Amino acid sequence: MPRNTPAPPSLGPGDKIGEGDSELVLNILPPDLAEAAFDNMRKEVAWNVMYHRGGEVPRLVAVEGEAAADGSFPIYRHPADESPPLRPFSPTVSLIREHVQKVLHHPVNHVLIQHYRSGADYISEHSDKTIDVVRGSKVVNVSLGAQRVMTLRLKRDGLGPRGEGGTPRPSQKIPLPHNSMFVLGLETNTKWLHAINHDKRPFHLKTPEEQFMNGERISLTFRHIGTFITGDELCIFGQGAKAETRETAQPVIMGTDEAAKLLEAFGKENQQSEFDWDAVYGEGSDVLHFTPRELR
Ligand SMILES: O=C(O)CCC(=O)C(=O)O
Ligand SMILES: [Fe+2]
Repeated sequence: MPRNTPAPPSLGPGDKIGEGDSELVLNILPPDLAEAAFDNMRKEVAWNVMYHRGGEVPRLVAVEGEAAADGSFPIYRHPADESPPLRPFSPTVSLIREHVQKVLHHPVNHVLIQHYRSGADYISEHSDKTIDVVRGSKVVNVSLGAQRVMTLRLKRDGLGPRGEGGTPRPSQKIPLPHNSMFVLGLETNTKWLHAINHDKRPFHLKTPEEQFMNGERISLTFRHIGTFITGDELCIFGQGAKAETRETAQPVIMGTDEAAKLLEAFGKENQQSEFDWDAVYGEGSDVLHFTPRELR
């Protein structure tokens, strides 16, 4: 970075974040729930390691969601070799979900839960993949435990031709305190990348908020998902699939050219600030798993 690049602003509640459709909400949970949630979730949630490009992602993950009466369940597709199995909402996560829905004014039926075990755990810069996210809804990240920083950075092509010449891209830092909820609007997701960078500072140099819970953080990324898999996991339907309804659901596809096509679409969503959802995702995809073979 050139020496005269100003430090990115640190933003919080009431500030214009990203495209202005994003915000930070403090004290999302009542104090008793916020107090107990971290330890309860450590016990109640079925934590997994997840693999991406053959390596472990640097955090523990779990996926929970709401199954319909007929057994079908929401599916959130993103590039990973294999996602953990979806389980029903565990007790504490259910309670958190209720509070989130009250503030958001729309339902959320799916959550990716992540445990950042220390400052060394992180999530690299990305845009959320929205083929399965109900259009016009918001994605939220509830934070529990140690405070970490959400970094937003404008996509490279967002500056136009100026962006090519090494002009620093606008970036914003949003510290995410315990018991806060970061609301990511889909406009912001289209134009900006977001990350939780690792924090390699020695523990004793961190603030009390950053040292909270021994530096461990749990985040819950709730989404309103519009794509579903049938209970037998054989067929797929809904917003991001080729078939719209349960009755017309089509068999899921594993691997093949279709998988390569969806991965290419995900790449575009990471890169293009004028990402055209209808053109890229409009016809739907029935791909379920990406195997390591396809990713290499
Ligand atoms: O841990 C967080 O708050 C961010 C997680 C995230 O960006 C994601 O799961 O897509
Ligand atoms: Fe994300």
